[in-house]
Amino acid sequence: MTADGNQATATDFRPRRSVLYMPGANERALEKAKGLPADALILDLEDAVAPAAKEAARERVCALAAEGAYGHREVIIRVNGRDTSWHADDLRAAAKAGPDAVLVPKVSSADEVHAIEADLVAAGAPERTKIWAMVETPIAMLRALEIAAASPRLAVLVMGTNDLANELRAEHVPGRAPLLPGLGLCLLAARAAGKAIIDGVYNDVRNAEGFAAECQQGRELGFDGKTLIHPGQVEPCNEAFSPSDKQLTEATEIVRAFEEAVAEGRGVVTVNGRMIENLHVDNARRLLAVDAAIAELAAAR
Ligand SMILES: CC(C)(COP(=O)(O)OP(=O)(O)OC[C@H]1O[C@@H](n2cnc3c(N)ncnc32)[C@H](O)[C@@H]1OP(=O)(O)O)[C@@H](O)C(=O)NCCC(=O)NCCSC(=O)C[C@H](O)C(=O)O
Ligand SMILES: [Mg+2]
Repeated sequence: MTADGNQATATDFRPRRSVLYMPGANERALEKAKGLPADALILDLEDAVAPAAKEAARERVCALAAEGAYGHREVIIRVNGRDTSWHADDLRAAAKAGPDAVLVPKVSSADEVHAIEADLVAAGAPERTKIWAMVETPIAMLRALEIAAASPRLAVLVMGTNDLANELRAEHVPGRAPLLPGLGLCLLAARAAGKAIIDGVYNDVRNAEGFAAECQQGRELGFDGKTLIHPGQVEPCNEAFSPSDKQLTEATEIVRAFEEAVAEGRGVVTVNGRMIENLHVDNARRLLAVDAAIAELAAAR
């Protein structure tokens, strides 16, 4: 149930296990991504692009988004922040290209979300182009719910754990203890507002073990997926954020047992010795819907 009393919607089942950033100035990476099994791709104009390359990158990524170069995967353009001289031109160009979403860095209030929405509308963005907000400052952690609930057009919160650690003066440590309060606040806000939420990046691209541990932590905390910076992170991340065979078998059993019980006039049942009520059935149905959406995306690739 969300803050406005709504149940989860079908868009919650869109797979966003692996969300890969690609520097908008790196033609090789932009090309390589066409063959990568990432669920979503962020064409980046912000941190990964040097000032001198910003305009060429904007032209390139908007052309790729407009021509549908990445098939059925969700395509997001990350524009430069609202406090930069590139932001307005980025947003106008992205609105014309009509990607699935525009990702805005360092969003810190509901007013900012409203301003971004007004700018998208003024620039003629199609309705399909949603807003994704990066939450990556201490003030955004404290205002996470007002940001998440600011507009129906805001679909996803994205953790910016590098900026957050930097502003907190925190260290990057295994287990991410310094970041847990912020991660928790944003998760609470996203779920209360009925929005998706994606975990931050793991910088040590050659450390497979550390990456697997952080994916597992993100999944256990409740994130829908993780943002990534390297192709080698895509498949392990998909694996980590997919429902396991064991979970799917149990979900199928729960739904079947509950439907049988309801048909017999009972409202509660046990599966494998454990009591099952409506909430467990809802969760089982959600897992099955996520699995079906993953299969559909894989078939469309
Ligand atoms: C992290 C990297 C700088 C590593 O680069 P490098 O060591 O050169 O990579 P490889 O040689 O292993 O690359 C192998 C091939 O893969 C392609 N590649 C590399 N990265 C990507 C990618 N992101 N997407 C698609 N393809 C990629 C290379 O071109 C090689 O291809 P080929 O030669 O054909 O085999 C580098 O991976 C990189 O630049 N990653 C992206 C960094 C980035 O986008 N950073 C900004 C986003 S993260 C952020 O902003 C965090 C947030 O805001 C916060 O605050 O936390
Ligand atoms: Mg950042």
